[in-house]
Amino acid sequence: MLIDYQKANIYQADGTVLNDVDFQVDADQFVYVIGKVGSGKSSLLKTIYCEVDFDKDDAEKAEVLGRDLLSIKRRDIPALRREMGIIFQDFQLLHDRNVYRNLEFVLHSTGWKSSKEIAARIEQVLEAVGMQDKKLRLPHELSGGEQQRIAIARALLNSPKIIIADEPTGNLDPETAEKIVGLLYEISHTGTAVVFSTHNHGLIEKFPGRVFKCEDGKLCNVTDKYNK
Ligand SMILES: Nc1ncnc2c1ncn2[C@@H]1O[C@H](COP(=O)(O)OP(=O)(O)OP(=O)(O)O)[C@@H](O)[C@H]1O
Repeated sequence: MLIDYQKANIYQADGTVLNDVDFQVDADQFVYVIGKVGSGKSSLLKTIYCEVDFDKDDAEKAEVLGRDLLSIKRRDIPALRREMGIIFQDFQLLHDRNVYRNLEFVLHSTGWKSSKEIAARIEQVLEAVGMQDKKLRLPHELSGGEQQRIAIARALLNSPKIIIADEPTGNLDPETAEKIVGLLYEISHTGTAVVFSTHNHGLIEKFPGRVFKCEDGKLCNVTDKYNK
């Protein structure tokens, strides 16, 4: 199991956001997290990469990729994050450098040394998202959908076991959004789990997966309601 939360309470500064969270994710799964604005979707996703905390005393279990998040040391968090890919709504590419340099930057900062291996890996991930011919473009020379493809390529660089995507289609038109989700869906079939928050419930019918809903301080598995 890649993620295993049992009776975990998730906190933000103002108090508990989600109580008694049971949340399990296995390899290959495509997992939606839905819910109203402010219901706790981002908070849940951020716990996976240790940006938001649990109440450590009252959680039964909170494990991600074999690490116990209730006792993980701050110094061990970067290594955990290197095993995940994280995608944001606003893409978060570095605007002062081209696509190739954006990807190279991540590989350098995660310990890759050989420029030949770096070039080959960049080629592979750009091919996976259909953007091989955009290497020399600056982010502002790309459309929103293309920028998000590059952000997905960036997330794939270190062959993550999980991709976490917080409203990755929030800034995209519906057609582009569907293409981006289709791409994430394909990736989930290659063994990488995808955990993905969205307000667009129409996607669920098109790309069936497991569905969790944040509501009234709880996380409910509502998969049966959506996959009929
Ligand atoms: N950094 C923070 N400090 C304090 N409270 C926060 C912080 N981030 C979020 N919250 C609060 O936690 C609650 C859940 O917010 P969260 O961002 O997880 O919701 P969400 O479901 O992702 O919303 P949205 O659909 O708008 O992205 C909200 O009440 C919010 O105000």
